[in-house]
Amino acid sequence: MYFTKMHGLGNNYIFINLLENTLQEQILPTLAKNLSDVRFGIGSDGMILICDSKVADFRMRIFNADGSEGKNCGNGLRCVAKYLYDHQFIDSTCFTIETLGGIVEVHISQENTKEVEFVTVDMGEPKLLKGMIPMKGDPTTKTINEPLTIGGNVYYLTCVSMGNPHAIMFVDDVHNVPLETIGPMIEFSDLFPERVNVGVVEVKNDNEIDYRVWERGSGLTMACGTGACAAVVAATLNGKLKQNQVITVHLPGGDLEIHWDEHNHVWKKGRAEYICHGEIKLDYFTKETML
Ligand SMILES: N[C@@H](CCC[C@H](N)C(=O)O)C(=O)O
Repeated sequence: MYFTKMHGLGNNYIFINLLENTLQEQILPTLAKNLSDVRFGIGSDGMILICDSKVADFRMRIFNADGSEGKNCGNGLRCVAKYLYDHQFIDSTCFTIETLGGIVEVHISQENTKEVEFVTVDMGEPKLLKGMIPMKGDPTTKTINEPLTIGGNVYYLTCVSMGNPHAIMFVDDVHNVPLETIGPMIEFSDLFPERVNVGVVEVKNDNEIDYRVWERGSGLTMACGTGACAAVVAATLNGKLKQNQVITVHLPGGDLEIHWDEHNHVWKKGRAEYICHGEIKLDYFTKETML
């Protein structure tokens, strides 16, 4: 079984092309966990499968480093789009990809080179109701800067789903937040029955924010595409940014351009890069325990 390792701003995944191959469903969580292990595996933030779709041009499935399946992956989508176009699985520069969080449209741009340089994704509409995140409480209400007690501390959270759930809070300095401690506390809080991705945002000016993330199922990562979209939506809902502006989101792994447009769609533009290609010995990577 061949794999390609790619990253979007340091958010790195092992991609497996299932357009020409199959894998048994029951091995997928273990495979994702083992591939992601830095010491016994390849090392990654998770595994992404590129599949056929009945309702879109292609389908993407994302598994986090702990083997849990996510519903969407903004950085992964750009990588999948680049892979499909570069490997000539499609020759149109605009096509659709189905995810568990919905169908998105991707646009390829080659501004300076023959290879795909940037990918812009229409990530669709943000979902704000508690019932859609999902989180505990009245399912018909939104969570906008709501004080919530988690682990004995109060956090002011704004919750946004971009296909997957994000809890966002605003801070004075994103680099001075112990995300490795508060991230898992909020991720596993019983307020979020399906767990949650946790982000901190510092608004720099009308067009720029800093954003760091603790990802559900993968921990601290260098970037999160859906999270960057959620961060811009959350900042706009809190009156810290204006809608229909292109916002540069600075993440530890690089920058994304996010635009929440007047039609309520969130657009995301950024790079995707290859790291390496290789071959996986399935027997080794599907062992229940690698120790
Ligand atoms: N890094 C991703 C999101 C991956 C899934 C997430 N951890 C979840 O379980 O919701 C991105 O770029 O969006």
